[in-house]
Amino acid sequence: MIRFDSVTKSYPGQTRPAIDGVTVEILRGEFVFLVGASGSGKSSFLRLILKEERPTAGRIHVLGQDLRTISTRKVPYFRRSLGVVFQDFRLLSNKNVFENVAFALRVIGKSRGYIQSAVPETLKLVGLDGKGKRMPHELSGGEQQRVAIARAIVNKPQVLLADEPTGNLDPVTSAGIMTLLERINAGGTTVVMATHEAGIVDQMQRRVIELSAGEVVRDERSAGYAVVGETVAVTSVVGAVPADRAAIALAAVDAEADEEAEAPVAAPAVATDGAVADELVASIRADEAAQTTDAADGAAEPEALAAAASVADEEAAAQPAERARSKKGAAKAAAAEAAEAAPAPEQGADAEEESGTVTVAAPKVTRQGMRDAQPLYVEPEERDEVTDEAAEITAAATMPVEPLPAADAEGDADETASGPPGRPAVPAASKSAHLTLAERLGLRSPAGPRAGDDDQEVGPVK
Ligand SMILES: Nc1ncnc2c1ncn2[C@@H]1O[C@H](COP(=O)(O)OP(=O)(O)OP(=O)(O)O)[C@@H](O)[C@H]1O
Repeated sequence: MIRFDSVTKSYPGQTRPAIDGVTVEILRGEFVFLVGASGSGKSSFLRLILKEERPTAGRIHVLGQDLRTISTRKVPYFRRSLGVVFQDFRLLSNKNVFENVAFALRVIGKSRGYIQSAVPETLKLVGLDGKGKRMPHELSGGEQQRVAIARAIVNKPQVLLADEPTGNLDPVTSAGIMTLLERINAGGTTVVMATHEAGIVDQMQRRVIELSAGEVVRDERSAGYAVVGETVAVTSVVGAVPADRAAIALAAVDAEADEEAEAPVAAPAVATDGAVADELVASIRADEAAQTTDAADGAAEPEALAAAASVADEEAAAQPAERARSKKGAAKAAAAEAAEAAPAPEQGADAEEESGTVTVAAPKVTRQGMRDAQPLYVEPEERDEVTDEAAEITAAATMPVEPLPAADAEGDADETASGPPGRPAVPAASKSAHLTLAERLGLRSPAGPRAGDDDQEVGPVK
């Protein structure tokens, strides 16, 4: 489905290649995590698949096509088989949820009738039923990412590429997004996800391709974030404290599920200095409490998702029983284990405050420890059956794409490049700042920088 043969990508002005002699194959229906340090080449790998970048050497085949043989004019058609999700969501801030998803269909010339049925269906699939009229700023981060995922899958792509899709989300919301991505994958879509999030990778135990300085240094099936037996040093910043946040967040979900909102949540696994630690925990608790509703939505997943889930995935069927632990059990186990695993304060707690940012050095934990203490991902219960809907999605995803007549670009032409209000700026956006949204989504050929190109110009290229 995706094959790299001795692929090297060197950017002008860079001394070493971003991708260095990579040979790898990703099969239809796989769920692959792309991991590696910042700058190791993950985004470049995804951009090469999208044909946003050209390899300096080597060959790339995607969906049976040698990317070198796809002309620039044909790139938009090629990309219709690929859905893309970014860390910063990239929604059209002046369009409502429905229009954000419809946008992906309008630019490829789908009929009004098709859009009227496909969009609500997809919104239901991602758990946003009834939220079509909301504006992006009226949604939580997790909901905004669901809109972005809906937009990516509404065209029923065979491959979904996700570049740090949970990078701006808290652990509980991330867990909901991961559940959604797993369901999409179970419906037959190949998913390739670049991530830094060890907890997610450890929990899901899918194929892991690790890049280091552009080279594949590990390609392992059913793996975690780090090599077995290796310890993982986690340096956390307020707002992203993996181990304890996950345990607390899931305990909070549990508490709400039991309608015991006032019950105390689990103590953090990360030992910190007194005042800083207290402040940290208080902030985390407040944050998680605010997110609980979204988390519950995400973790529970609508029935439509269950219905859409799952063409037979032998690997998934063979998952160990431990992955099917209930949410409640997982949270409790995590809380207990996290409490037990908490090191003495002097071991892990080197907290400091620097220019307004509190940085906490988390303890070194084993891979097993992380997996046990971080139930970010909870396996869906036995609801995943092959259904007509799933079969329909898979069939539609494999249909050839017809060239389409000129599109109506009106109305959908304005996109603000900025991320959602109050969210951090995301470096990925700047990497391809010259691309319009339609180009980034693979709906239009990249035409390079154009004067006054802040506005979106959309429409298929014949
Ligand atoms: N457009 C570009 N021009 C020049 N160099 C680039 C460009 N894009 C990426 N690079 C360089 O290529 C290397 C790999 O970058 P890439 O963004 O692929 O890494 P990454 O693993 O995705 O990093 P991160 O996790 O921080 O997003 C880095 O050294 C980066 O500076």
